[in-house]
Amino acid sequence: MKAAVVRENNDGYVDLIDDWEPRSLAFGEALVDVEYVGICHTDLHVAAGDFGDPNKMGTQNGKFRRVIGHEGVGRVSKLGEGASDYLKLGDRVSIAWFYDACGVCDYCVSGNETFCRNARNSGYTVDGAMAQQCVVNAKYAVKVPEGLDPVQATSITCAGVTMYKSLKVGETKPGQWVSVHGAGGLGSLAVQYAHNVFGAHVAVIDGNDDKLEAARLNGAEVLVNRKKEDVVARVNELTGGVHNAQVTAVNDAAFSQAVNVLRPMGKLVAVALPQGDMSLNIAKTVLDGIEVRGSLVGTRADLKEAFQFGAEGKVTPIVEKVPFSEINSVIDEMKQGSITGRKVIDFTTL
Ligand SMILES: NC(=O)c1ccc[n+]([C@@H]2O[C@H](COP(=O)([O-])OP(=O)(O)OC[C@H]3O[C@@H](n4cnc5c(N)ncnc54)[C@H](O)[C@@H]3O)[C@@H](O)[C@H]2O)c1
Ligand SMILES: [Zn+2]
Ligand SMILES: [Zn+2]
Repeated sequence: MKAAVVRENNDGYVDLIDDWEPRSLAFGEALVDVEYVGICHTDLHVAAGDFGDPNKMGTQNGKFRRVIGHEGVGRVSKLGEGASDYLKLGDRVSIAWFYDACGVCDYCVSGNETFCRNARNSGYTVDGAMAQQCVVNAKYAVKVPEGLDPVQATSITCAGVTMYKSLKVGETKPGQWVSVHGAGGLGSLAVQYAHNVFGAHVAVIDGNDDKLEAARLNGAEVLVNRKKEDVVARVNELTGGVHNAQVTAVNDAAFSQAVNVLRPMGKLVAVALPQGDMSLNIAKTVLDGIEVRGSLVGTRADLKEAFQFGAEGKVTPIVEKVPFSEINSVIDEMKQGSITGRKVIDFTTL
């Protein structure tokens, strides 16, 4: 079977192999025939070893190699013992970064399961979706609703649910201003959820005019090209200061800018995962009562809600299908920041 695995030297790219075999099903697990998988910037961090070497976090057939991918969608093709209580053959499910968790700790029982200390992550601590077949935990694989295009559903599986959740973390209210720093896969969906679901006004910052134009078509009212304009001055001038700033740019400087576009009592919601430290103006943070919060993907309930807005047509991810053989060139395009929306690997044509 074909699969994309992290290279032994963690050089940020993947090896495309064709001798992949998924592990056998344990109690409560199901096998999924993968249809489509988006590439998220987190896959690039994983392949580059930014969070540690993923190949050292498990073995497959005695070889160290980790399948990437956590924006996956496919159909259940086999049920392990105990899995039929939750899934049936043919169900279309998602394979998300939040793979499963212990189910009984304080975080799991209080609606904060993504912070479970025993949570596992697809394409990082367990094999992910970027393969013709993948194994899921039936209790944790959220179903894709009828009426939602499966290619678009891949983007909601990570980018969409992450921004839907982080807008909740930012306590976004109708009529408020939200700034979105970085209009890539996550940022483009932040615009849609903020505008179409939360009823907020949106300011978008990116260095690419095509992405800003796509954001405008999706309802953003303030567009700032960070390469041509003074981000802090422009956003403050045009919004009067935002209520919450969503940072999706893989760039330390975007975090410093974000704090300076907040109005008093504003919230900076950190979503992107660059490798540096966050540098915030201390006086601004203190004198304006600024809050800084991190936000990590979403729970199963968040994903179900995020999918439903997609099924209702309130959120329509910008997606383009590409063949499996193109994965490393998509990684290059993402490094250059040149993709508007997401490129999605098509496993249905293999
Ligand atoms: N917190 C979470 O749960 C979570 C979930 C998914 C992804 N992530 C992380 O979020 C980040 C973004 O992921 P993505 O898939 O959207 O990436 P992406 O590559 O699709 O988009 C990043 C965007 O940021 C823009 N950008 C770069 N520097 C900028 C700057 N200084 N100011 C404004 N824009 C700038 C780029 O042009 C690009 O459009 C990654 O670090 C990823 O790992 C976090
Ligand atoms: Zn992701
Ligand atoms: Zn737990």
